[in-house]
This record gives sequence, C-alpha cells and structure tokens, in this order.
Amino acid sequence: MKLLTAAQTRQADAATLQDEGIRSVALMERAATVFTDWLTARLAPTDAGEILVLCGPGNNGGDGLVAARLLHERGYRVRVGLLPADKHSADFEHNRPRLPAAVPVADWRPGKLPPIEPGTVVIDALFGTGLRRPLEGAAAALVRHLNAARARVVSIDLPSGLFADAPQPKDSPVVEARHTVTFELPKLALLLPQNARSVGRWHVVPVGLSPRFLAEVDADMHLVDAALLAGRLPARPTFAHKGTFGHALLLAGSKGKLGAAVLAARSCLRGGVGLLTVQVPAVGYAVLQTAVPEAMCLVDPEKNHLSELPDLQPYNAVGMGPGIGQDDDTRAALEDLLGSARVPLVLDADALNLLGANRPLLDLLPPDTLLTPHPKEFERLTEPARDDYHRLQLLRDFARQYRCYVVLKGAYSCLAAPDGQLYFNTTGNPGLATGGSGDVLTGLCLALRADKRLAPLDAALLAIYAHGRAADLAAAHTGQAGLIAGDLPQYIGQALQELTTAEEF
Ligand SMILES: NC(=O)C1=CN([C@@H]2O[C@H](COP(=O)(O)OP(=O)(O)OC[C@H]3O[C@@H](n4cnc5c(N)ncnc54)[C@H](OP(=O)(O)O)[C@@H]3O)[C@@H](O)[C@H]2O)[C@@H](O)CC1
Ligand SMILES: Nc1ncnc2c1ncn2[C@@H]1O[C@H](COP(=O)(O)OP(=O)(O)O)[C@@H](O)[C@H]1O
Ligand SMILES: [K+]
Repeated sequence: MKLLTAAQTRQADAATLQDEGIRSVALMERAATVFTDWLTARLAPTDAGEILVLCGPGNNGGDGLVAARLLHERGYRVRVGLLPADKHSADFEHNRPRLPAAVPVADWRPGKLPPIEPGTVVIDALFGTGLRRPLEGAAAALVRHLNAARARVVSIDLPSGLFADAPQPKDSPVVEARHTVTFELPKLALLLPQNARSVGRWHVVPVGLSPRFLAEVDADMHLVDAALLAGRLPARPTFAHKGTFGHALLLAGSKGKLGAAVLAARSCLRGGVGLLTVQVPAVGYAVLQTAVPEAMCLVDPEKNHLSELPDLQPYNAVGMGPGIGQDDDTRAALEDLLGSARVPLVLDADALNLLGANRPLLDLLPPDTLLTPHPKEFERLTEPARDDYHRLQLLRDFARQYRCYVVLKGAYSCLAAPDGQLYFNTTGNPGLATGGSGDVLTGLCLALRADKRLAPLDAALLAIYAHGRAADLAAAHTGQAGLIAGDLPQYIGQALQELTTAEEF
C-alpha cells in the first residue's frame, strides 16, 4: 500500500470525483458515513452520552456536520460546536443547513468556550489534511481547551493541528485523540513516535478512492502489508536441497553475550536457510553446539571476542553484529569483511556501532548491504536528528549515499532502499520491546539474504514483516509483557508460510 502526501491525497480526492462522475458532497457523505459506521459499531447510544462534534471551516468540518446528522438519525444525542471563520468550504456550506433542527449548534469563540465534562465523547472535525499553517488564535485556544478537558476524543482523518506529512512547531497545539479514524490510507504523521500522544490509536476506513489513481500515483513511501508482499516469497520447490536456500555465515557473540548469537542463529534456521555456520569466540563453542545443534560452529582464535574471519568462499551471505562487542580486533575483522566479502552482508548491533565509531569504514560498505539499526545506532552512523521527520530524511540520504538497505527499527520499522524509497512495516507489537528481539531480526535477514532466489529489497521487506508477524503470533500465546525474544523463532515458519506464494496451476 502506498503512503500519500497531503497534496497527493487532494489529487486522489479529485481523481475519485472525476472517475466516478460524482460531486464532492457525495464523497463527503461517503466518508462521514464510514466514519459514523466505525463509531457506532464501537459505541452504543446509551454509552455515548451527548456527543460533541467540533467542526472547523473546511471539508474536515463538513465531515463533522454530516457525522452529526447521521448520529442524530441513528438515535444518538449530539450537539455541534463551530469554530468561527470568515469563510467555509462549499461542502461545509452545503451540509450546514442539512443539520436537523433538533441538533443544538453553537459558535465556540475564545473567551466563551463552554465547559467540556471529563469523559465526553468529542468528535474532532476541526482540521484534516488541508491544514496549511500551525494553529493559532481561536483555533489554538479551542484545541487547548479540548485537551485540558480529558474527554474521549475521536479525530476524523487527522488529529486537528497535525500536519499529514511534516513536523509541527513545538509550541503549536494539536488535538490529543484517543482514536484517529483516517480515510483510505494512513498518513505519515500517524506512524511517527513523536505524534503518538496526539494520534492515539489509528484506524483506516475505506472511502473508495480511485483505484486507478492509487495504482498510478508516484509515491515514495509505502506500507509493508500482505498485499505489498504478495508473490515475493516463492514456495520451496519439490526437489529443493539445502544448497537451494544458501549457506549463511553468522559472526556473533562475545563473553557474556552468547545469547545474541544463539537467538540470531535459531532465527536464521527458522527463516529457512539451507546451511548455517556460526563463528563465535572460543568461550561460546559449547554454548552454540548445545543450544543450536543444527548450526555448524567455527571457533575464533580469541577466547572472549571475535578477531578474524574464516575463509568466506563457501558462504552465500554473511551476518555480523549480534553480541560481538567493540574490541579493536573485532573492528579489524569487520574491516576485513567489508573489504573482502563478495556476497550479501547483514550488519547489526555492535557491527553498526563499530562503523559509527570508525566512519571511514562506511565507504567500504558493499552495495546492497542490509543494516538494521535502532534509532540510537542510526544516530551513531549519522547525526542526532531534530525530529522523526529529519531522521527519515537522514535515513533516506544514508541509503542513497551508501547504496544500501537500512532498517530503522521500532514500531513501524522503516526500511530505506538505495533508490530513496521508504517502506513502513505494519506488523509487530510492543512485546518486541525486549532484549534480543533485534538479534532475531538479524538472523532472519541473514536467512533471506542467503536465499539466492530473493532480490535484496524483497528479502528485507519479507524479513521485517515476518519478524513482526512472528511477534504477533507469539503474543497471542504469551501476551505482550510475557513475550521474550526466544519465543519468536518458533513462529517465523508460520509467518513465512502465510506469505509464501503457491505454485501457479
Ligand atoms: N481524503 C478523502 O478521502 C476525503 C477527505 N475528506 C475530508 O476533507 C478533509 C480535507 O478538507 P480541506 O482540504 O477542506 O481541509 P481542512 O483539513 O478541512 O482544512 C482546511 C480549512 O482550514 C483552514 N485552515 C487551514 N489551516 C488553518 C490554520 N492553521 N488555522 C485556521 N484555519 C486553517 C483553511 O482555510 P485557509 O487556509 O483556506 O484560509 C480551510 O478553511 C480531509 O481531512 C477529510 O476530513 C472528505 O470530506 C472526502 C473524502
Ligand atoms: N513498540 C514496538 N512495536 C513494534 N516493534 C517493536 C517495538 N519495539 C521494538 N520493536 C522491534 O523489536 C526489535 C528491537 O530491536 P533492538 O532494539 O535491536 O533490540 P535488541 O538490541 O535487544 O535485540 C526491532 O525489530 C524493532 O522494530
Ligand atoms: K480532525
């Protein structure tokens, strides 16, 4: 699924009107209807009390007017507060007189803002994707008033005051919603941690935007969902043998951090790799052989940390990083790897920290290398970001400059490709916020990069999605708090199976 900018969303609306030959008020009616359906499916009239609908001057406010009418027709008690404005959109004007007379309507002016009782259900229809400048004056006063009320706020399309795809000035107010019900496609702002307090939980409802436009529009941001991944993971052929899926080498572990090597190794095996060899420092030999008997084990000459590479000739992909520490010998081994590898690389954790501390090494990164930093590791590779939007720009620039794939990990992990495209993952849950879950991702990335059938982009997309999906499957059994990284590998197989394309008839 594509992520559209605010400008592209407007184009999508216009294309829909044109393709369907309908008027914009019809699309507004449809949008407000699916919004109202969403709300009424979750909130009975008896639990709702009197719903307050706050409407701005544009089409977002128009949606609010229609929702107020529909709620009234469905037996809810409703009142409407209007933000005073010099002019209103045509579709707002169209719907204003269609409000039933039984719905009380008032202008909500600064200085005379009525109290909002705690727990009131408020529909925030002040501003949506048409916001052009930060809120000030009467609009800002109204939003501050609402946020102080501890109401149950449901925002239509976007929390009012939030730009769809650009940062806010720190001091400009934004509605703090419990739920944001957004039309057709999520907006970038909904995916970023800095907006979490405003967005609450977000939900997408379909309004039937032009499929033609959505297929043709040139987006540079995408959502990684099952539809995007369809056809990217081929089934295992009947006569497959272990060579079909590649031989991976994992360089991982140091004294006290052998668990990272074990987690990544198990995950790599569950990711379907044909053969796996793990090189660990001597201290890890028995651990690895016992915990992961399916993997072969090479022993580094150093007892407690990695110091050198084996002959790389047998391997189809090499992963380095989980639990390796930052010893100088390990840095030398990394440098050797960057200089000599002729196969796909996956770099994580301390391999990234070593790169960050030795920036000239970045120039040795082979093209198509896959890096999996969390935001702190990414900062060490680049610079501190001003905000989440700036961090995405740094991510994009980094992937372009070094022609590599970078997964910026977190909720909605974002993969940047060398061509500058961004892909936001949709699977996973806060149960993943536990030590070692990143090591599991590394192992899975390594397995899929070792599979010669997969393009680098496809391997990375499949890995981030299946990792999160495994966490969702696991959390169904363990709960989020009870989820530990070691639970994840056993669900990777199912997550991948769900994505596997059956052979065509
Ligand atoms: N996508 C879909 O599928 C569909 C989308 N639909 C809905 O349309 C919404 C977009 O509507 P929209 O374009 O009319 O913009 P909206 O968000 O109401 O704001 C514009 C108004 O606010 C004003 N204004 C702006 N900034 C301001 C500020 N800082 N402070 C004060 N005023 C400010 C601006 O005035 P101006 O800038 O012109 O002075 C103008 O009056 C979208 O989010 C969705 O809810 C559905 O109806 C149909 C299907
Ligand atoms: N709140 C969250 N929602 C979804 N995924 C998350 C969340 N928190 C963490 N994750 C995922 O968990 C993994 C954590 O990786 P990382 O920070 O490297 O952990 P570790 O170093 O302990 O292995 C990443 O894949 C990240 O995307
Ligand atoms: K809104």
